[in-house]
Amino acid sequence: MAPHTCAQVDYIRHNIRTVADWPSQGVQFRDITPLLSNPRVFRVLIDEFVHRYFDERPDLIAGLDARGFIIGSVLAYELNIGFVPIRKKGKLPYATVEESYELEYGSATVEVHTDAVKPGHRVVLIDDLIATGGTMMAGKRLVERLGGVIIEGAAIVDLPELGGSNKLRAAGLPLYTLVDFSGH
Ligand SMILES: O=P(O)(O)OC[C@H]1O[C@H](OP(=O)(O)OP(=O)(O)O)[C@H](O)[C@@H]1O
Ligand SMILES: Nc1ncnc2[nH]cnc12
Repeated sequence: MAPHTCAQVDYIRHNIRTVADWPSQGVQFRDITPLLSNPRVFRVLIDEFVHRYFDERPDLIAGLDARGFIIGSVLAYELNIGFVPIRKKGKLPYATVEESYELEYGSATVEVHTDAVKPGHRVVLIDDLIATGGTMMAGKRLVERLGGVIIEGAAIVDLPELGGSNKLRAAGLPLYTLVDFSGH
C-alpha cells in the first residue's frame, strides 16, 4: 500500500492544537482531539497506520491508556485483528501484570491482563504521543513479560527534546511516529 505524502502529514500536524501551560506551568500540551472531531483528518490519520501495518500482519494492537485506545482500537478493527488495552492501574478485573514509570508531569502504573498476549504474538504498541517514553517503555515490558514480540511502537506525535524516542530506540524498540514537535 502507498506510503504517506508530506501533504498528509502536514494536514495531521496542522490539526494538532497546542495548549500552553497545561496541565502545569511550562508544559506545551499537544492536543489530538481536533484530529478526532474532524472526520476527514481522522480518516487520513487512521489510514497512515493502516498502510504502515497492512502487509506486516501483526497478531494484536496493544493500546496505551487512554488516548492510545482511540486510535488503536480503530486500527485493530481496520486490520481485522484483536485489540488489547494496557490500562492505568486498578481498572482491569482479571489477573494482571503491572509496571510503574515516571511521566513528564507525574508518575503512573499500567497493567494488562495476563491472558491478553500469548507467547509469540506479534504486537504493535500504540499511543498518541511519546514524551519521556516512560509509558511506551512500560507497555513494551508488559507485552514482553507475557511472551509477546513487539514489531514496533507507534504514535502520532514525538516530542524528541524530552528524549523518550531516543531512549526507546536505544532499548531496542523500533518506533514509527508521524509528527515531531520541538520547542514552542
Ligand atoms: O512518554 P511519556 O512521558 O510516558 O508520556 C506520554 C504519555 O502521556 C500521555 O498520557 P497521560 O498519562 O497523560 O494519560 P491520558 O492518555 O489518560 O490522558 C500520553 O497520552 C502518553 O500516554
Ligand atoms: N506535552 C504533552 N502533550 C500531550 N500529551 C502529553 N503527555 C506527556 N506530555 C504531553
